[in-house]
Amino acid sequence: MGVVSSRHLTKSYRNNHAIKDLTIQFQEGSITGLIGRNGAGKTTLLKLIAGLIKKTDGELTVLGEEPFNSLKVSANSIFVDDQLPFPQDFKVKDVLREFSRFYPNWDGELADRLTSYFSIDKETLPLHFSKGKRSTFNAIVGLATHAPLTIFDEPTTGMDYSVRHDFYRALLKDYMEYPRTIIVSSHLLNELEDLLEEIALIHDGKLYFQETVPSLKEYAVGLTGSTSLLNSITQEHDVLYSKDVGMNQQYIVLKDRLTETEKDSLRREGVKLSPVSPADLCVYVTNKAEGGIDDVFNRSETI
Ligand SMILES: Nc1ncnc2c1ncn2[C@@H]1O[C@H](COP(=O)(O)OP(=O)(O)OP(=O)(O)O)[C@@H](O)[C@H]1O
Repeated sequence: MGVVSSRHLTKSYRNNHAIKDLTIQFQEGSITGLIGRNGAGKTTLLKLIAGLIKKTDGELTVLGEEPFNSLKVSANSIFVDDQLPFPQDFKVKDVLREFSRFYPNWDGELADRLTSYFSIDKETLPLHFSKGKRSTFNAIVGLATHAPLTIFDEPTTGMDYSVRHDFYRALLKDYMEYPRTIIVSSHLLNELEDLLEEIALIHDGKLYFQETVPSLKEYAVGLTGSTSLLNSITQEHDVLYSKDVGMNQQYIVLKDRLTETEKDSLRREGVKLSPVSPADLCVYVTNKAEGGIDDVFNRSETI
């Protein structure tokens, strides 16, 4: 069984099922990316796992216990988002001191080195930080805690490009030194991809897929070529996405079940084959309308 294990988990807010009948596992010592469109249910799932909110139905076990109100779960996990709550009059040094008291694996040296690297003055109040600085500080706290279950919910909100890349690098280095179970939710899959071992895609409160990154990279293939030729192919294959890319030219994305012989024959007929990144794949499979935003501008179509 995983560090986190759910079966038929549901969380409802009045009539809205934020999480619906969701069965998922997160294994010990792995970094998983939790991906999904806005409102898919990522934060709700992460808060359920951290024991911050109560499930409506189904089973959820974290570190062997039901997480809601569990002392074991709160002492062995940390949930980091952009609102990590600190008392308003706490300076950076006070926050670090309190975390060192609560979390047995607290790495004070790492916290000191990272605050100094990111120019965070220990005498300042986190309350007065800019958005990006606040996220950076929260991320430092999340890393230095070394909690067996570390959860980052959109940790890079407001961070600039350079800080985001430093954070990813710090996360990877620290994870290699102190392997633990890490779950990161993010909309920036392209940036995170190299860090992750697995990706779980949540859609409408349900698990769409949970796959290793290498298998996702081979999940689909993109074909660009003449519309008539590609139309004949779409009859026999599972098409995940298609769009017009010019006069009688189309780009389609198929589940990659083509044999090498079929691929060679397509290339001979002038079709260009290209890989589909996990980030694009997630967008394609969760697109509500077939043509996406293009359909909004297609005024010949009735709504
Ligand atoms: N406290 C709440 N009360 C009522 N509805 C809520 C509450 N929290 C979340 N929801 C609803 O649950 C659904 C899932 O929200 P959630 O915040 O988990 O999505 P998300 O995947 O984290 O989205 P985003 O990527 O935009 O942060 C949404 O429809 C949201 O409106």
